[in-house]
Amino acid sequence: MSKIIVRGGRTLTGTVRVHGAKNSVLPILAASLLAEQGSSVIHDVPALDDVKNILQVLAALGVYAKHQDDSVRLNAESLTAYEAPYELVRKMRASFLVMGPLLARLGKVRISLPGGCAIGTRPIDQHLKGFEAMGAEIGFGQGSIEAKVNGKLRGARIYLDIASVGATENIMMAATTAVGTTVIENAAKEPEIVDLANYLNAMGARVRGAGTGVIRIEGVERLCAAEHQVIPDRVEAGTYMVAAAITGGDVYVEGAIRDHLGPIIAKLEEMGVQVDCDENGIRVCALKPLRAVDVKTLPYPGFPTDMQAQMMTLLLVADGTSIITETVFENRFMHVDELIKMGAEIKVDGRTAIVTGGVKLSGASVAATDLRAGAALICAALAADGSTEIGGIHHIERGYVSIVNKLADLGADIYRAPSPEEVLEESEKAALQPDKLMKQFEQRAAASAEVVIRNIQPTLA
Ligand SMILES: CC(=O)N[C@H]1[C@@H](OP(=O)(O)OP(=O)(O)OC[C@H]2O[C@@H](n3ccc(=O)[nH]c3=O)[C@H](O)[C@@H]2O)O[C@H](CO)[C@@H](O)[C@@H]1O
Ligand SMILES: C=C(OP(=O)(O)O)C(=O)O
Repeated sequence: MSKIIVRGGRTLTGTVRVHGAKNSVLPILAASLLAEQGSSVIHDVPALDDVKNILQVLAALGVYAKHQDDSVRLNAESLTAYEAPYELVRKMRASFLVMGPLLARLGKVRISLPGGCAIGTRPIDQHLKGFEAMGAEIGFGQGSIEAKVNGKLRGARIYLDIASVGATENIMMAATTAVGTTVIENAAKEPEIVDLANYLNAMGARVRGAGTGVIRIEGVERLCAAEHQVIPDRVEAGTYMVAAAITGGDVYVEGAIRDHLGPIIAKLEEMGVQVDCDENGIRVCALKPLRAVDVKTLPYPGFPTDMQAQMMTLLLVADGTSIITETVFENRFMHVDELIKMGAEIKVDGRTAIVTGGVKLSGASVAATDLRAGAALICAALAADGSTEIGGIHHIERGYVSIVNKLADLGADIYRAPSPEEVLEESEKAALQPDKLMKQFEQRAAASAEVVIRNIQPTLA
């Protein structure tokens, strides 16, 4: 199993650049299915496992897609397949976002039910309620869900019981070519919704009100390909802001947008972190002792649930006791047990966590249970005494491009120890003997070499 190894205690300084937002690019790539003519070009697409997955889903549906450097070119002119393959869908919940575009474009779609995940059950009833209101018939069978419509979808007024990000996106995409106008009430207001609406409008759609609680989509005849630049990832930015603060560092997060990070900036400032914003990014400087604060996650513009775990680690090093309330997902405290292994004092009662600050963290062997839990473990490890080995890093690699290199460039003592399988695969690619390649890894590992050798020696022997 590959691992990330961190030896804590280094102060982070310098500049880190934020990549395009995972949560924008996934719906935007799905929306490319709607283009009946031409090739879309999407810029600042992060090279993440989730992006690879959705591109495979699109390819299986008949879309030509090429990811080169930071851009993806997609052509969906010859789209015919309406079934997203189970093997790909099960890897990533966001595959469900192809449902709205396929229903709009082909009038039918079949997809496996996405199921729950570590952070909660994550039902899709609000997506389906929207499609049904627009005239789709929904059927279930053999773990799959099928939706079809006679002719075209029809515009409808849809009130979401929960301001769901995915449901807002799926319904918005489905409504672009419906007959008549669709109104989504209690719509999600996240910046990623606005980014998707901007792309859809560039394709010829008429979406108004994205970023507010009421979105109106006037159906048009057809959409064509368009060029689009994805917004910077606010969660990635927030994670580096926390990483800087937890090490008492001074870091400029290039590309971070102040308006997207309001609640994170507010909480950091309440804690005593100095935050300076300009048009190109945000500087975080944490020279003084930090104060405890309470945090409650909420849909945008509230404090993002995707930053809750990372924020918890920062509260561990603050003076005083903090209360964190998680209102978005019912099971998003999986990182707590791992943090306790590192010396944290946290008590969880339902959706509330009571965090005792000022406890000394020490390195341990821990495992990421989901993407942001993994990011939080890295933040905690940066502040801990000694060495932390983090497993389950495939979760982290779903959502952070080159996190190890970016933190190392800021001065962290961090290394990614490859799994034995990765070493063998790499050695085959590089036509090198595994032991020679291992030597290279050892050299790169420098401070953490002994851990790397421990990890890969058994299989190579
Ligand atoms: C790819 C992507 O963009 N992922 C983000 C998106 O996920 P996602 O779009 O899945 O999140 P939602 O906003 O839909 O979910 C919010 C809450 O609503 C519930 N719910 C949702 C839909 C539904 O039909 N019924 C229902 O009950 C969910 O279980 C959850 O408790 O928004 C979340 C909330 O900001 C983020 O944490 C995820 O990073
Ligand atoms: C929960 C997240 O993503 P997803 O919805 O893709 O699981 C996340 O980005 O933290």
